[in-house]
Amino acid sequence: MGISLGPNQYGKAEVRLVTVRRAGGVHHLRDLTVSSALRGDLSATHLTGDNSAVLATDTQKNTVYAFAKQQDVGEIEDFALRLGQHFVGTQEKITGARISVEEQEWDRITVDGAPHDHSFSRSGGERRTTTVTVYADRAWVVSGVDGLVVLKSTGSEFHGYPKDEYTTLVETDDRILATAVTARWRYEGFTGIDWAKSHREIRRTLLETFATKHSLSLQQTLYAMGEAVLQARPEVAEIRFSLPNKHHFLVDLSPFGLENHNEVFYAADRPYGLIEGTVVRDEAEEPGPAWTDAVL
Ligand SMILES: O=c1[nH]c(=O)c2[nH]c(=O)[nH]c2[nH]1
Repeated sequence: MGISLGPNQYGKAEVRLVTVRRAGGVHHLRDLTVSSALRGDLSATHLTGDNSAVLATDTQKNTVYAFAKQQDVGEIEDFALRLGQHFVGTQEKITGARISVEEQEWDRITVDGAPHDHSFSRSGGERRTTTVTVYADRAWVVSGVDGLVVLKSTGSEFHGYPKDEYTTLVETDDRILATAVTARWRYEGFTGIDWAKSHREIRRTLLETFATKHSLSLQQTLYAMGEAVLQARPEVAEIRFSLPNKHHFLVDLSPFGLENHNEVFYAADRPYGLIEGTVVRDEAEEPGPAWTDAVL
């Protein structure tokens, strides 16, 4: 029976990086979580413990901090590209790198109606994300949002589904629709893209479509959001969603002799429906290792 080493990668996960840039007395804060994963011929360390090709994960972490000092972090996509190209370009045995960056925003605190110079409050749970995969002189960029929580209190129906002996769900032509959007979009190419503008416009498109599309299912809303992004943003080849259906159930007030006209809901946190899907441009380039190549 033969046994051999399969796909593998290694790196430092979730390096917490906060930077403060001072512009006069006004401070600018960035809050990132950076993960690196390096690939290459790493059979020696796995088979014999020979670490001569293993750039320590501690060094990878230090590189993140040193790069943040040496050059303004800038857009997370550019920061990830610089890191990935550095690891692949400087380590002979490392042929690929995957760098993931998550950004948490902080809002300036308002004091007496004016934004404070150096005090912030954390804004919601939403994060901007990117994963950059570098091989030699090529790169693939997949960016996204996590935890973009949205709710509409009407403009959503759900009916026409199969009824079997286990069905209890009541059809509705007016319900709350709520979800926390996790979206990942794959860019065509990695040069000449205005990452900040693209992120801002995609986020706006997602929100506007969620708000305005009359929904017959969360699945239909998912597709509409993806289609709108691909129509508006030529730099995007494909977009994936993971949408938890944050159910809001009407509370039965009849025991109290009260009618509930879509006013009082129980917001359940689990279980939740989980609606996932991809919307893709027909003529899109092959994704390369942007989606694939995961070890686990
Ligand atoms: O938008 C929905 N999609 C479903 O697949 C589903 N299933 C369910 O119970 N409620 C809903 N809502």
